[in-house]
Amino acid sequence: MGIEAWYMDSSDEDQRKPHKLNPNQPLSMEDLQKLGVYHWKLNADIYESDPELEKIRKEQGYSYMDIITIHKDTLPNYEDKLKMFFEEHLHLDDEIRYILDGQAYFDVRDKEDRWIRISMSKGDLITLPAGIYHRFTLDETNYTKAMRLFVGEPVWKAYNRPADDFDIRKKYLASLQGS
Ligand SMILES: CSCCC(=O)/C(O)=C/O
Ligand SMILES: [Fe+2]
Repeated sequence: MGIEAWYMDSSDEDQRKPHKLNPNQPLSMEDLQKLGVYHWKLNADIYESDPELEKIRKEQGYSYMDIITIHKDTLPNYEDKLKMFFEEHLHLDDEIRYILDGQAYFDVRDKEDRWIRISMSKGDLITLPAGIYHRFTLDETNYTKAMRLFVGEPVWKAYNRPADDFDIRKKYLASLQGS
């Protein structure tokens, strides 16, 4: 099963709303893969002992993991962090997130610089490639619990747009050629 993704409208209204176009313009898993975005659906009820998750971690080299609970009562500096997550940015490494509970949105830019909204809920594991411009927001339920995975020691540094001079950005754009 895939995840739901769609092109966003350009309204400045509450970031937590779906922001679908009318009529909706959905994207397929293949469309997302062409941007380097990959998805797995797992059973989050058994994440502590899930052989499928173990297999992915082993194959992809996701040696690091921690869990973040994004809710006003659990996350220190909740408002500031949410603001930061919603600033358009890139990372020098892949961003790998597994939703264990609740739901949230990841927004990514397509090749024409249009925003795509990806709806994530319990059991969705997503990888965003290094160098892709993206952002994150909670939805109107205001809660999610996510596993953060990383190859080796984690580097959380986000570079806000514009960050076009980074080699990783150029490499990412080159990877889109012909896809
Ligand atoms: C679901 S983890 C919080 C979001 C985050 O770490 C990030 O980098 C968003 O782009
Ligand atoms: Fe990010």
